[in-house]
Amino acid sequence: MPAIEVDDLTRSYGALKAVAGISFQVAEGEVFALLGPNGAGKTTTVEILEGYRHRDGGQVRVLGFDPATGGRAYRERIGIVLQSAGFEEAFTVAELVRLQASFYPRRHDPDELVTLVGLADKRNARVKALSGGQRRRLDLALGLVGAPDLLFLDEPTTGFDPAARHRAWDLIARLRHLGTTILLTTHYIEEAERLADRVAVLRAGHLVAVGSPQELQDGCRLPGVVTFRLPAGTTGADLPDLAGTVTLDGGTVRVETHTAVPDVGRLTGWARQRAVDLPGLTLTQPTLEDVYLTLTGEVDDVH
Ligand SMILES: Nc1ncnc2c1ncn2[C@@H]1O[C@H](COP(=O)(O)OP(=O)(O)OP(=O)(O)O)[C@@H](O)[C@H]1O
Repeated sequence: MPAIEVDDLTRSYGALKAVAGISFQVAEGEVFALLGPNGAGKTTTVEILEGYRHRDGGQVRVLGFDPATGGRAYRERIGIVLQSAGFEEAFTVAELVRLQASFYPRRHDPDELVTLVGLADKRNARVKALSGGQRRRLDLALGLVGAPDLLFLDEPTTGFDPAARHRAWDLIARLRHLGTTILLTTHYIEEAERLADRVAVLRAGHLVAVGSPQELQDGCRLPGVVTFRLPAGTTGADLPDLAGTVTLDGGTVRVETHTAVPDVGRLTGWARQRAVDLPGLTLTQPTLEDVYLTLTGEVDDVH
């Protein structure tokens, strides 16, 4: 049974179709990232799955429950890490995690969890004295303390410094190895690329792509880009015929091509024949970020 099954989900606010009929499944143990620009419908979708927002239409099953009616039995099985949980500022870190643990029949050891998220030295600090990044780590501990089968992670590393972000990524990777299913929303494409087995891209309430990061990159129709400097003693007119589009900027040649390997082969063959080098030769394939920006219509041409 998939951990999450969404079939033709819709939700409107007045005339605005915030979620316009989306379908996807998340397997047990999978890390699934929901990406999309501001206002694409991510929060609406996630809150419907969490049971905090009603839907207008479609079927939703999460861990076998309908989140709209699953009640406490459902909530005990999920963990939620919000962007800014409004928790009690006067508690210490350890007190708050222990308090949260007391709401769950199954739980991780609160003290171990505080250490796991890297807050051991802040165990006895009051929540109000934490930095933004430390608060986010506390949010993560609070989301995990009920030993959830499914964890909702909403922008888990927003506001983290680079080292803290890498620690959080390691932690999320460890949770994945322990078999926790994770639904992640993020604005960091690199985060999705590193952590997610599959990525879904939402645009104006529609799913425009679902697949592994590699599948999305392979399936995109964006060109690769070959660049090098013109070898001494040659001009653009000397270059061999290529399938890609060639532009010259000063002495730098740029080839946008959907058939990078044959074009690079022709270029290196040509250079060998003339006994010249292709200085600074690079081949850049579209990144997941390029694919994302194209899918969401945020750029016309990313190269
Ligand atoms: N309670 C609400 N009432 C009216 N409109 C809403 C409400 N909540 C969301 N919307 C609208 O629905 C659309 C989707 O919003 P949603 O919060 O789901 O997007 P999002 O993808 O999570 O965006 P962000 O990345 O900015 O968090 C937006 O146009 C938003 O303005």
